[in-house]
Amino acid sequence: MKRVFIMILDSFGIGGAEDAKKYGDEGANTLGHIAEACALGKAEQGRTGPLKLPNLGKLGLIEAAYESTGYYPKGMQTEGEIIGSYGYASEISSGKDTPSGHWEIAGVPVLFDWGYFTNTTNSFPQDLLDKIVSRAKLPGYLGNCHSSGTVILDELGEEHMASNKPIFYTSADSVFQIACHEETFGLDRLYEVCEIARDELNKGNYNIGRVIARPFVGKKPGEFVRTGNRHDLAVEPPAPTMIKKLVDEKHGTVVSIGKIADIYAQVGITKKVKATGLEALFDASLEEIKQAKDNTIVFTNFVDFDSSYGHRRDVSGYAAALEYFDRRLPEMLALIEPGDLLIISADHGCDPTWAGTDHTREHIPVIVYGDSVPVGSLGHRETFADIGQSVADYFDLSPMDYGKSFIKKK
Ligand SMILES: O=P(O)(O)O[C@H]1O[C@H](CO)[C@@H](O)[C@H]1O
Ligand SMILES: [Mn+2]
Ligand SMILES: [Mn+2]
Repeated sequence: MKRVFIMILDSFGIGGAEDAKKYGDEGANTLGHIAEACALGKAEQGRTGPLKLPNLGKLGLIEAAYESTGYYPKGMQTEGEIIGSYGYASEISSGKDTPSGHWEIAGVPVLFDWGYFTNTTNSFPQDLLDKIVSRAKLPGYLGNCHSSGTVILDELGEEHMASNKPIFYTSADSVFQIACHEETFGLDRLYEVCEIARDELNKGNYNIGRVIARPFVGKKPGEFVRTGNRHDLAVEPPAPTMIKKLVDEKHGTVVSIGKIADIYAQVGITKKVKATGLEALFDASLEEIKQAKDNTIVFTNFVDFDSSYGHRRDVSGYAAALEYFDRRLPEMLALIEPGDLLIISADHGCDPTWAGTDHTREHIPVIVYGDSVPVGSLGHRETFADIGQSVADYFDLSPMDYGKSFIKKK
């Protein structure tokens, strides 16, 4: 039986990217800085003490972090014998965003430049705004700026509810984000506006990676919360990913859990499981692993690390979430059968101690568990695409154009 389980801890970088300076991220290290804050007693909300990740440690995470940066995350050490294969990977895609990271992991790096809305205020071209307003029959719009998605709700949520004008905002990523109240504006209406924005961005050749629907609920500032009905409208990957190849070449099954299907623009996905929050995403992953048959990939994106903690610069929250994932990891390891491959990785960094609220350019951990890989170091992987190439190799698919396989063929 051939089964691969890929668990992406969204934004869980381990520092050390060679090109970090180019992105203003020299020294950024998501794991390293969380561990440091924990060790210094500065991440004590809802948890306490040094960062404890014994199970990820046994798979080799802490050694991977050492190899990535040349130092151990403060207060962390590997306990007992290592049972996994571990390494760290550099990104060759030009962006440090979610689609770039995920597509590169699937063997398709993004070597072209995305379009960005770089102006922090009046961010969107007037012509584009006019077209969206007119086609969607909107009373206008709010925002039109760079912002953190939670801060902007406190600033403009009330005015939005009173006026029915959607909140348009962006970030350092290639995104057009639309926040609307789920009840007063309506979820279907929000999705409809997003479809129109997607279409206008495509027609105008803006080269924008994603339009993101950001529904929220609540009555007033301080009480507004975003819901699990977020929906990303991504463009399609520029070449067949390893998930698409598994479906096309082997009639395989690719199960998306969480945001995965959206990130790959639904291409190469045969089943979608929706789950909101770390616990539900973990539960759904276990359930799908239990049911997985031959030629199956179960692919989960744990978005909360990024959206609830990384972008929010919430160090304690990020640490507690990592510790939660680690505590539950043995349940997943117990489901791994001979021949299976479990891959735990990330798509970029989002150092919660870093300036601003954007992603950080970092190495990602490449943690692999299963008998098709030798226990020990996989070393420096020059591209995230080594993961995609390895998965293609494992399933005997046609090779990807990028990446080197780390699979040990019997
Ligand atoms: O601040 P929020 O809305 O979470 O947005 C973040 O999430 C977006 C998509 O990952 C990023 O572009 C960043 O802007
Ligand atoms: Mn991401
Ligand atoms: Mn993000």
